[in-house]
Amino acid sequence: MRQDSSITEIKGIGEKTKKLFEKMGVYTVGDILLHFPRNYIQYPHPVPIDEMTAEHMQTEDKLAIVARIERTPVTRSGRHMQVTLLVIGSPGHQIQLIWYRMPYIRNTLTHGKYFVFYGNVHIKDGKFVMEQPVVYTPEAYQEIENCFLPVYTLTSGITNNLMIKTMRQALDEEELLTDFLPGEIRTRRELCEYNYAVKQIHFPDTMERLIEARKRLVFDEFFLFIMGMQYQKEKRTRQENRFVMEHPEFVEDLIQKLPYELTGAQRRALHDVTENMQGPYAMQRLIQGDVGSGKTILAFLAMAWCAQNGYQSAIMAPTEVLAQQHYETFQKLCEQFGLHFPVILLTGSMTAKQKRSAYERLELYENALIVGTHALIQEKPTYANLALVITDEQHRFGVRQREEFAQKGDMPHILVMSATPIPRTLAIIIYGDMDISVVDEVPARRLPIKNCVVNTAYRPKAYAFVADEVKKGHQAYVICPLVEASEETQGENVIDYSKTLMEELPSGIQVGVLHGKMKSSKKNEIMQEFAENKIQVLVSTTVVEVGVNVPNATVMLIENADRFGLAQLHQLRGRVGRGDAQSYCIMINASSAKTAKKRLEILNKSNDGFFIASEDLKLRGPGDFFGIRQSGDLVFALADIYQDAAVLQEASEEVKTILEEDPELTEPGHHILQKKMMQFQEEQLSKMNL
Ligand SMILES: Nc1ncnc2c1ncn2[C@@H]1O[C@H](COP(=O)(O)OP(=O)(O)OP(=O)(O)O)[C@@H](O)[C@H]1O
Repeated sequence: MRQDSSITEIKGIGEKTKKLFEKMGVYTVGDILLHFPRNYIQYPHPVPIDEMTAEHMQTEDKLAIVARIERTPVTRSGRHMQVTLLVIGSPGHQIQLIWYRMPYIRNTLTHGKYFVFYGNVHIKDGKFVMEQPVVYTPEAYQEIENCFLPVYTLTSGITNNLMIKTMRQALDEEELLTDFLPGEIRTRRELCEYNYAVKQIHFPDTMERLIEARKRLVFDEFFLFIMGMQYQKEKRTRQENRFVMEHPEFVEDLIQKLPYELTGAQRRALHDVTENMQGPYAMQRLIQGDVGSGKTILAFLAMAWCAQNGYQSAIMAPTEVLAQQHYETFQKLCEQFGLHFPVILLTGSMTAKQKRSAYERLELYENALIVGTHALIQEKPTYANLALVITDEQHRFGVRQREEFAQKGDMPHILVMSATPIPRTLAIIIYGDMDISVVDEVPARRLPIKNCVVNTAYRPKAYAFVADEVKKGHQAYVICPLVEASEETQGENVIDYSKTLMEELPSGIQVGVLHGKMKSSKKNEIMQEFAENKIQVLVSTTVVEVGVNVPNATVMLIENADRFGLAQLHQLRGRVGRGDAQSYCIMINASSAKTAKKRLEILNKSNDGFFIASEDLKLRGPGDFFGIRQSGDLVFALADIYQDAAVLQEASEEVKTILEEDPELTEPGHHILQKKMMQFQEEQLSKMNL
């Protein structure tokens, strides 16, 4: 077996399973090895039933309980299924074990013998119960105790067990992966060997080794990312400005016609942009601004200015919903200002006919404002006089994507917009040579969002509050972590929740549903109806997280708020508080864990993205890196720019050293590195396009 062998060479993977793996972007043995766990299960030390305390019982985590079987399990036939019951322990320390549809479990549970029961304990009808516990003999349990069992991201049809089996086989091959990192860097930065790191990240022997493995792989991700950005740097050094814009008074004139005043920060950022576009060099600028700080209008003004100068400009949004929204906003703005510039939309979900028409217009109109998704770079449109490309990255760092976009024109101006609150020192590394403008002010008239973190008992009040706001003419978002009910993952789902809300809310309130599994056209239709207030309450997954702008919405109700990352919650909350009315964010915490409460408290206290990111970091312990990731971007599988800031710095220094010596990576020792970097970039691009 080789790194590039097809996964069908692994025992047990036939054509059918291969197809399922391909859905996850796994084609080769090497790919599967780089499909890292998203978490680990660590089996706890088993506690004898008589030593169980109330504190034990109330934990969120799964427990392992040792007990002697002193009663005979009973199986009852219920209406739908057979239920097997067994009580373990003595009065004061009793737990009822329940198995559904497993009458045969009785044969295992021999009277007088000891067993370990593994599962969640909770209270049902006033009793402590453990439902569907996994049963082990004490000897069998000893083998798995203290092991880290990897938990993988899966696709329907592939179980975690299959993943583990496959991974073990692939890892059994000796030294399958070539270490691409030069030895001296490994020594200097105290990084372990590549094959070892990959083995340990899947099946860590100890926590220390897991930390060691992770550090190496995080370093790799940063290293390849920065290397990709800096490679062949001459190409990216200051380019002469081929599209010198004239008549800045045109922009000033539009600003005067806006229904609001630009904030000081918006003005400063815009000034940077206009100065660049008139200056001697092509612009390469990042505009970084918190949610709702008003970046879109800046993009529009720059694009309109291009059009006025007779040039094309294009903005690429990360989702179809957002592209559609920008398209409509830009059309409206043109109309309001009496500008007759063509606004053209191009997205992947458009029909072939619509696309053809868009292509024709792209070629024809040299003063068009173009709005789209990845389709702007994926498909083959030919632009005419493209002078400005804007990537609305939100919180994804798509270096390669950005570059491909720029290559659609002849050294156009480049503007990147991001809502990720990263400190300047990190931004300089992540965004390479770009200049940075920070929009660190929100429009003055805006009232700060009022937050609250509540438990599930508060739901009826929350619904009444939503109904009240709707009565006042406002709208609400309700976010659930899941699309539909799932056996594996607990939590609220959009489908069932919307039905509940339809029953709970007064009739006359329209409840809409939105999630990622819907077709793009359907998503757009629903968003449109919400924007027009034909839908008052939108029950959605996090697809609305990025950039959606419906200023009339004043309530953001987040179910299972404990399940989301703080950065993600901050983004979600940013969907409200975008108009003049008072807005509210209600976070429902379904977890009793102390850490969940503490994390949500941070959001409760502050509406400032920077503060939230730094506080979240403080709460994390050394081994706490697989929980909910802060930056949540798509480029890095493991790395987190906040938590791993020190490694990011180290990787950046090493890239600098290598490229100073061998800018083209042509030295023999750097061949594999160069190949690996290209591969990383390809993967990065394909992830963006998913
Ligand atoms: N100076 C301003 N005064 C009042 N309202 C403004 C101002 N600038 C922008 N807005 C309005 O604020 C809302 C949010 O702006 P915008 O959509 O540009 O935010 P954003 O920075 O892109 O945020 P996000 O990262 O959440 O997408 C819009 O409805 C916009 O019209």
